[in-house]
Order: sequence, then structure tokens, then C-alpha cells
Amino acid sequence: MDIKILHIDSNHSLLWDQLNKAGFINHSDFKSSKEEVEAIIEGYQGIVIRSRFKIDKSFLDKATNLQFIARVGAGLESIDCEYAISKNISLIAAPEGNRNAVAEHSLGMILSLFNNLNQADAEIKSGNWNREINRGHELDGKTIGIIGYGNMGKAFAKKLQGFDVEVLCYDILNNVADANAEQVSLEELQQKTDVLSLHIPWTPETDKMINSKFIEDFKKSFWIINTSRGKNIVTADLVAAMQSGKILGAGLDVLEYEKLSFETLFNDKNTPEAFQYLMQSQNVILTPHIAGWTFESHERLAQVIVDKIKLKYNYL
Ligand SMILES: O=C(O)[C@H](O)COP(=O)(O)O
Repeated sequence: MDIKILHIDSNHSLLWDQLNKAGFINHSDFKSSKEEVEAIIEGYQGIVIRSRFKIDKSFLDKATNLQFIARVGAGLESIDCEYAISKNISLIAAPEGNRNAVAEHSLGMILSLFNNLNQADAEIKSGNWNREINRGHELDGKTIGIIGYGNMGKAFAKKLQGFDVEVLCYDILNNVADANAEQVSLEELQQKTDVLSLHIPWTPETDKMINSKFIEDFKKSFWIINTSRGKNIVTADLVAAMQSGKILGAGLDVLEYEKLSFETLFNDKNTPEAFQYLMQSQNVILTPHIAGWTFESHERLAQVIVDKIKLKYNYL
């Protein structure tokens, strides 16, 4: 039987080329609305997505012949996974494709924050030679707390091995630790951590996880890196903790407000105060959800998806 696959987001060309070569029939539709795609999805056995729209119950009810959803990335929050599984639709994701990129970006954010790289660079370029206010910190001797020890957390811990740091991890699953981190309770992680890095998905359990109560439970002041999902942090609580000195700096690749348009964010009346604070703070680095978005991961994500689809159909 022919396997027809609909691609609704653009990806590295090898994905399309290799699936074609393997005999799958590929169609692309990057522009149609969710409703328009719903009207044609019955004709497909597979759909390849990034995160353009939600694959929810209404969509899945119309996808009567769907056998798999392939997510070119790690986060599955745009898919009603439980419902898809109840309909025997396989979920294929590719965290192996961008975990290295996320790990390197997380490390880059820490080193940049610790050494004031962004600020010092901007100062010099505007004619200011300031040494004392740009005195940095060293990673040596610090304790890094990783929350979420899956693909991303593990890749990040691996990158840290060349530094003289203690690496702790906390994960809701037991026995996930490898040689690169010690698995501890959340309490122990909060007792010891100097730099917290989040590598958790966004789920009802992790939503707003980093709030004022959670931050208060840390024993020392700490830095925070978030390359996971913006809504895992209550930004106003993060900002309050920065103002009180409990949080020393933040590297944020994802924002709670990410789904707002930039026009909304920069409109004086609508700009959340916490966002304004982040925008003006020297000890905050912001990037536009690019941690997993490298040239290399673009290609690797596509390859992982091709391999997994071929494996599903025993096409080795
Ligand atoms: O979940 C991921 O893999 C990354 O956050 C990238 O997500 P995106 O495909 O929605 O950009």
C-alpha cells in the first residue's frame, strides 16, 4: 500500500528527498490553515510537523487513516498525544536531532552570563572601556543543577564534563542518571545548586513550575538558564527574584510571552512589566528560541525523522 505523507512545515530538504527515494509519497502544504488541512488529512497515512498548529482531538478525528505524526523537534505540546495513541497513531519525535545544539547553547549562555560577554562587547563598541564592572565569574567549583534529565539534560551534562563542576540532576523518572550527573531529590538540588538549567517539556505538571515558592526553596543565590519552554517559569516571579538578588542572572532562550506577537510585546500599553525588566537587565541574555536551531541540527533532525519513519515501516 502507498504511504502518503503530508508535510505542513518546511524542513531540511534531505527529509523530503530520502522519503521520496524510499518510496513514500510526499506532499507539502505550508500555507493552508488548520481547517484546510483538516479537510484533506483523511487522505494521508503520515503527517510531518514542527509546531505550526495544534494537532488536537478535532484534527485527529478527521485524520481517519493517519498512522503516524512525525514531529521534527523535541517538544510534543502541540499534539494531543494521549488521544493520538488511543487511536493507534504512532508519535515520532526527534530530540536526538537537536539535543547537542541545545546543550551547546545552554553552555554558551552560562559562559556569556558569567563573563558579561554581551554587555562588555556592547560597551566597547559604544566607546566605553569598563573593566571593573565587567569582572566575571568562573564555572570552576560551581554546582550545576539540571532539572529534566532526558535527551537535552543528558547532552548538557556531557558538555560540562571538561569543567571542574559538580553536576546534579533531578527528574520525575527514577534511575535516569548516567556517569555525567548524580541524580538527587529536588530538595537536594535546591540546596546545592549555583546554576540551574531547565530541560523539561511543557506539560500541565511543569507549567509555572519555577515560581516564587520554588525559587525561595533554593538555599543560595543562583543563575538560571531556560532552553525548555517559557511557560515553565512565572516571569514576574523570576524578575522579583532578580530584584531581590536571589537570582543572579538569567539566560532565556524561551519566554512566557513567546506566542504574543512582537508588536504586542513592544506596544507600550501591552508590554508586561516583567518583560521590560528582562529587556533592560545587564544580567539577562535573551535569544529567540534558537537553542535547537543550528545548521547542523536542521539536517540532523531531518535525518532522525527519516530513519524513524523508515524503521516504522521496516524499511531498513
Ligand atoms: O521542541 C523543539 O525541538 C524545539 O523547541 C524547537 O521547536 P520548534 O520546532 O517549534 O521551533
